This record gives sequence, structure tokens and C-alpha cells, in this order.
Amino acid sequence: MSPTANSAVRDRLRIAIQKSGRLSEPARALLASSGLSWRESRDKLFCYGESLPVDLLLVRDDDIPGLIADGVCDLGIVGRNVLVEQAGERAEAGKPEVFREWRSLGFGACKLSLAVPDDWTWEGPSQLAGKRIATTYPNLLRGWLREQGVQAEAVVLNGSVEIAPRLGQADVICDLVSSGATLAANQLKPVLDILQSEAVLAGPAQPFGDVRAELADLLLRRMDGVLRIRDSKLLMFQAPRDAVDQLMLLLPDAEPPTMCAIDGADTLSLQALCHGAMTWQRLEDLKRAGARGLMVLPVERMLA
Ligand SMILES: Nc1ncnc2c1ncn2[C@@H]1O[C@H](COP(=O)(O)OP(=O)(O)OP(=O)(O)O)[C@@H](O)[C@H]1O
Ligand SMILES: O=P(O)(O)OC[C@H]1O[C@H](OP(=O)(O)OP(=O)(O)O)[C@H](O)[C@@H]1O
Ligand SMILES: [Mg+2]
Repeated sequence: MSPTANSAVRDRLRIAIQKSGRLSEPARALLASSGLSWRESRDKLFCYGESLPVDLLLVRDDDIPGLIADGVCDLGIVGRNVLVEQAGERAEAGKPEVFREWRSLGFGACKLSLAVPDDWTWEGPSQLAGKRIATTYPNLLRGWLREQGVQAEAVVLNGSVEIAPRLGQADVICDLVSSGATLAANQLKPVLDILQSEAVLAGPAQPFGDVRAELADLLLRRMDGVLRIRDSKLLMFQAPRDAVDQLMLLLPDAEPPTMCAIDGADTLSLQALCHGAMTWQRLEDLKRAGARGLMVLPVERMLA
């Protein structure tokens, strides 16, 4: 299917997200926080956008890069691991680059790691020469092996990769790791990270040439606002003017504060957007350094 043939007839934006899995809920939540709402219930495969002409396609995550490549959808929310793997697959087959990562989204964090049996003494990548490596990500693995100048065999499995060494299918594995619990349960240990992954917004490599460009820009601006204030709080307090420098050292994650003088000029009232966790411990440290009347407020929306 040609991308242009399929996408030329649309004046609505279509975003593919995972139908059901780790990225489904956070992807929906991010889009909803960006002001999108849909008519259909969540078990449908297609959700018609109500607040904006932006529709959703609910699909298997592995299908998302291909749907963008074919012009069936315009954007997608997918793990970087899947996107980079399929980009590599296309490059290997001599196909042009048609999709790329537009934004990292700060959820679905995991690593693609090499893991070896617990009883191995790890000496480095050269130890993998001639070994069989079970993985769902053969392109990423082969690319890494090439960079290392190591020749090894990729054994491609679509699931239950961790059990392959025990079944004698492979010597080591290259799979996604987050807590490490699955590796530990299978007597494996991680020795190297090949890719740091998280959910990303994927889009076409070339900009849209029609109304979708404006829609995508609007959506990106809103998403950037949502991502920027995620985990952020507005901190308000008062402090003696001569304590402010010291106090700001305790707030390395704060944007430059807004300050105004009260009580003549000796006391300042400050407000600062802070991007890290505002724990009781931090508030107590600020109080000890001279801050008074500390208040932490949630931030709902931000438009830069
Ligand atoms: N253990 C993990 N912790 C955090 N994120 C993970 C973990 N495993 C996978 N992910 C991320 O979440 C994405 C989706 O994982 P999930 O297990 O839901 O996919 P799936 O089983 O392939 O689903 P689908 O049915 O859509 O094909 C992965 O591609 C990866 O980016
Ligand atoms: O480090 P951990 O926190 O243990 O997570 C790692 C596991 O998570 C993923 O599998 P998932 O649970 O999605 O199962 P699946 O591969 O069968 O879909 C991944 O493929 C690992 O098996
Ligand atoms: Mg999948």
C-alpha cells in the first residue's frame, strides 16, 4: 500500500496505540490529558475523536510502525524497542526510512539487556563468540554484535525468551528487563544493556503536507505541556531576602522562581515550578534554611 495513496484522502489525524498491554492505559491517559476524547467504548478497535479530528486505532504494538509506514495511521505510541527493531529490519531490506521517534513519553521504561546464566563469570562481549542468543529483537542484537565485532547466532523467539537457556535452545538471552524478577526466576543475570527503552510517539520521517500538520503540531504542543508538568508541583513560600540563594540551592529541579517583595523589602514571596518529588524531607530542609509558609500545589495544565 502506498503511503500517499492511503493518507491523501484523510483530513483527520489517526493515532495507533496498543489495544491491550502495558502501554494501553498510559497512552490513553496521555492523550486524554492532552484534551482528546472519543465516542466509542474502549473495547472497540477504532475510536472516533470528538473534541478534535483525531481518531484512535487500537492494535497490537508490533503492528504500529508498519501501520505508519503504510500510511494507515499517522502517529503511534509504541516502545522504542519495537520501533528501532523494525526500523533496522526495513533498513536491512533496503527500504527507505519512513517512520521515526518524535518524542519520548516517560512511561514504559525498560532495557533490552543481555543476560547469561547465573553461574557464568562474565568477561565481556568476546565471550559470546559462537554462542546462541535467544531474542525477540534480532536486528537490534545483530547490530550490536556487529559493533562489537562478535560473531554469534540469534535464535528468534516471540515469547518466553528467558526459558530458552534451560531448554537448551540457546546459551544466553537478549530480552527486555525492568525489575529483573523474570531473569532472577530463571537463574539468569543481566550483564550488558543494549538499548534503554520507553514508550515513544512515533511519526512519519517526512512532515505532513496537509491539515494533519496543524493537528499534529497542536497535539505535540499539548503533549509537551502535559509531559513537562508530569510529577511537577508549584511550590510557594516566603523567605528573608538574604536566605533566597541558599534556598534555591535546595531546589535544583526548580524553574527560575517568580519573586515579589512583601513586608517592605526584607521578605520575599516566591513561587517556583519544581520538577522533582516534593517530599516532607525537602520541605523540612527548606524550612530549616529560612523558608516559611511553604505550600505545594498541583499543576493541572501548562502552555509554554
Ligand atoms: N517488564 C517491562 N517493564 C516495563 N515495560 C515493558 C516491560 N516489558 C515490556 N515493556 C514495554 O512495553 C511494551 C509493550 O509490552 P507488552 O508486554 O504489553 O507487549 P506485547 O505482549 O507485545 O503486546 P501486544 O499484544 O500488543 O503485541 C514493550 O514493547 C516494551 O516497550
Ligand atoms: O524485569 P521484569 O520486571 O521481570 O520484566 C521483564 C519481563 O517483562 C516482559 O515480559 P511480559 O511480562 O510482558 O510477558 P511477555 O513477554 O510474555 O508478553 C519481558 O519480555 C520480560 O519477560
Ligand atoms: Mg507485541
